[in-house]
Amino acid sequence: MNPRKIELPREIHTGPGVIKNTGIICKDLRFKGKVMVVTGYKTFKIAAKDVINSLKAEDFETEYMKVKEASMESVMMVKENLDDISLVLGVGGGKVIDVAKMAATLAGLSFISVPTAASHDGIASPRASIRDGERGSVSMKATSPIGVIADTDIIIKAPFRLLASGCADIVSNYTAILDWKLAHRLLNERYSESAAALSLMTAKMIIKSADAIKEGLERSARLVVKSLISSGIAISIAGSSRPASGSEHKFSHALDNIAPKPALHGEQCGVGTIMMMHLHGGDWRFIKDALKKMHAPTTAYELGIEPEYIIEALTKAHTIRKERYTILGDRGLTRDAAEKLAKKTEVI
Ligand SMILES: NC(=O)C1=CN([C@@H]2O[C@H](COP(=O)(O)OP(=O)(O)OC[C@H]3O[C@@H](n4cnc5c(N)ncnc54)[C@H](OP(=O)(O)O)[C@@H]3O)[C@@H](O)[C@H]2O)C=CC1
Ligand SMILES: O=C(CO)COP(=O)(O)O
Ligand SMILES: [Zn+2]
Repeated sequence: MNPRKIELPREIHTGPGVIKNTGIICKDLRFKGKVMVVTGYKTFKIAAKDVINSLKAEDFETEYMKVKEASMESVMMVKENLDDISLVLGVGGGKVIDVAKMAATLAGLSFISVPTAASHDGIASPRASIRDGERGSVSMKATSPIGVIADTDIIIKAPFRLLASGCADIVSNYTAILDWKLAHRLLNERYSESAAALSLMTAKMIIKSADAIKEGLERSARLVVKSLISSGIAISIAGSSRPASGSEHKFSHALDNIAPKPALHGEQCGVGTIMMMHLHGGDWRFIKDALKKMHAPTTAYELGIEPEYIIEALTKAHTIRKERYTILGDRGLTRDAAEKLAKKTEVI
């Protein structure tokens, strides 16, 4: 067995108002000099300004950049501005965090993740999902955040839809693990029992606590953040996004390429999980009921996406990340089979 390295965050700070300690946290982690804050156009006002003030209060020289898309262009644009930078912080949603994480990786710098929404499990993961030209979304190896600063006051004030989307992204671990087991049985792909167990336990726990996930409740934000971090740690243990990304993610990435107005990542993955669970011969209604309890979408209508795009994304999903074998196989679904599947699971 080849030697392996598991990279995990060194410090995880969660709770109301922790964002104001960013400067002290960075100082305690022995960073000094110039810091780059990467953020979004909405999240600059919501959180990055506080982060920058906190850094300046601890005498860090600070620059910031706003990004829109999790694309290779955005990553390179940030990387080109990192020459005299000692630390990168990503302050925003999943796209911002992925761009900051990947730019820091390419520049050989440490990265601190400051999520402003509990909408995805990339908060603590060592992966970045970056759109790279015609290759579409690529799951790239990246540096694990050295720290995570999750201010639950900010996260709970985010649109509740983002919190529900994060829950759905965790529920998607169910079919991700089934696909991983299938690839292990069929292709002898390396499989980590511990990563799979952590990923599945995280999904089971979030479903069990579904009733406690309520709008405006700081405890809900804390619960979902913990689960997203735990899912990201399963990704670290596995050394790939396998524990949290299978056929349901292929469907979501295909939808991102096809739909005129995609829904949120976690929302699409949740609906994909319903359909892929049926393909696996599992209890798709259990998944549908769980997502409903979390106020996450379970149909094309609730995603705000026309049935035609759902069917097309199902027929194209197997072409995404071809190296990752799933229940979709190498040939994927025919159009008739895709339509039948979406209807049978009440998605369209
Ligand atoms: N690397 C990994 O392991 C993983 C990566 N991902 C990736 O994450 C992305 C999905 O992330 P997601 O967060 O759903 O989508 P986005 O990053 O696109 O964020 C969605 C929107 O929410 C806004 N927003 C974020 N926080 C707040 C807040 N507190 N209040 C109001 N608005 C807010 C963002 O603002 P703004 O416009 O300022 O950005 C953005 O407009 C995908 O690209 C996916 O591939 C998902 C899972 C794992
Ligand atoms: O979204 C993810 C896990 O939830 C990351 O998955 P990908 O590696 O498919 O981008
Ligand atoms: Zn995901």
